[in-house]
Amino acid sequence: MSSLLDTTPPSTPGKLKPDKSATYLHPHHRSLRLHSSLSKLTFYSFLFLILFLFFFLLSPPSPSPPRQVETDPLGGPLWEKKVVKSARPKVRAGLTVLVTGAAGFVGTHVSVALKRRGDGVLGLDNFNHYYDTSLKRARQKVLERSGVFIVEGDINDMVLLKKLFDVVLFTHVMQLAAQAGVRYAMQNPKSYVHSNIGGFVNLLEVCKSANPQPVVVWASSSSVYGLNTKVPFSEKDRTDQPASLYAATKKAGEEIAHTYNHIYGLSITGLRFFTVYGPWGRPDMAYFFFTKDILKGKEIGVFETADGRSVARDFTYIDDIVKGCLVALDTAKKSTGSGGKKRGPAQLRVFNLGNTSPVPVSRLVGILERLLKKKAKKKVLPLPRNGDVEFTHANISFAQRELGYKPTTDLETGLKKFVRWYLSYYSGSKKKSSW
Ligand SMILES: O=C(O)[C@H]1O[C@H](OP(=O)(O)OP(=O)(O)OC[C@H]2O[C@@H](n3ccc(=O)[nH]c3=O)[C@H](O)[C@@H]2O)[C@H](O)[C@@H](O)[C@H]1O
Repeated sequence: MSSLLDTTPPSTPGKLKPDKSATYLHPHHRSLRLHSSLSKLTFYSFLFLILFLFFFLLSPPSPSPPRQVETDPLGGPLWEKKVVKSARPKVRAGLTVLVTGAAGFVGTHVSVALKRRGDGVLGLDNFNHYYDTSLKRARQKVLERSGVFIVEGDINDMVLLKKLFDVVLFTHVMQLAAQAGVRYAMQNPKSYVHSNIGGFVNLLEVCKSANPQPVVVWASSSSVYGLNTKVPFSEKDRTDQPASLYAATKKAGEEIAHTYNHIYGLSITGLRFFTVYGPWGRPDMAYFFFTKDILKGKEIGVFETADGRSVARDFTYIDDIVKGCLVALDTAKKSTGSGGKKRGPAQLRVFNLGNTSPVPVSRLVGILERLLKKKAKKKVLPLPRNGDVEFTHANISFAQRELGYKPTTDLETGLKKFVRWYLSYYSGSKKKSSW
């Protein structure tokens, strides 16, 4: 007890507490006691200092602004600065575009192309785990190098979307965020409703309330033609027989677009993409995993119809799709409403963006074999009833007339570029695989 008392610091700095018990001690004992007290004081002070240093060194540093940005999706001043910088056009009359799904295949290519010509681009992506997220992160690096910042978030997040529209006056929204893939819809149907319907509605809600309202261009799909047999598929053909839930959600998106255009005066353009392929593509698509499996010597299943024909797709090269997206943004008329109120009729368009030359999947495999210099272990399988359709074929005359859209890359040329990218990307040669 006394030792503790001995080391108690004075209540008034510079003054010692009078110690009554010390008055009756022999001077020798007093000096001994004083000596022992001083060593204890030194010992405890030293211990205190060690403990203080120990905890000081171990404790994490106070959060610096970049860490705050990581942990706060709405971000602080630094986050806002990045958002504004990324979205600012570099040329006069440049567009200010929010690209959703920016870390996706088409999103990355479109964002880079817009940024290159001087438009302002802000990316949004939720980096979901539908396929390898490291590929999405690699695309994000490409975008960062081009000056495009990606906000990590979901189109279902109303608070985040509103915040983005508070910070930036977007003139255009390129809506590419979606749950893709035809066959996966049987495994995870709700994810399609969540993103392609719920997320889309959420985004349109924010767009219609914005003042001024942005133009919206969004990715529909060739799959809306479903069981249609009239070829080539024209925008005027029936789209009420979807063969997959994916197709049904895209078709629903087209009807939802009509509603927002009709009620709120939003200018909306839907683009029906036909089996887009190319460098930095999606690993869930046949051309991509066929390449992987051929190289590994693994068997691939090639689907054929009940009457023994190979299924066919109007494979469309990514650069042609990018051109179509950009020209759709450029030719779109302004929305007529503002702050949720329609002021007049607004533009509503739907275009096929295809290559207009369907290729049987068996031929796709033949081209890959040649490019990879390796024979595929093919297994011909009947087309499963999982959402796939037998063929697609785009009639692009409407897009040609209205947009000047003209695809220029045939499947052989496009696959050559894809294979070159694939080999360099997966060999780890970052230099060659970058843009
Ligand atoms: O245009 C679209 O809107 C869609 O295009 C794409 O769907 P699809 O045209 O079905 O492409 P993809 O899966 O690569 O199959 C290609 C071909 O290989 C056949 N196929 C497929 C798998 C297999 O194991 N074997 C096979 O023969 C298969 O039967 C098919 O004939 C997008 O994924 C989709 O998100 C959507 O954007």
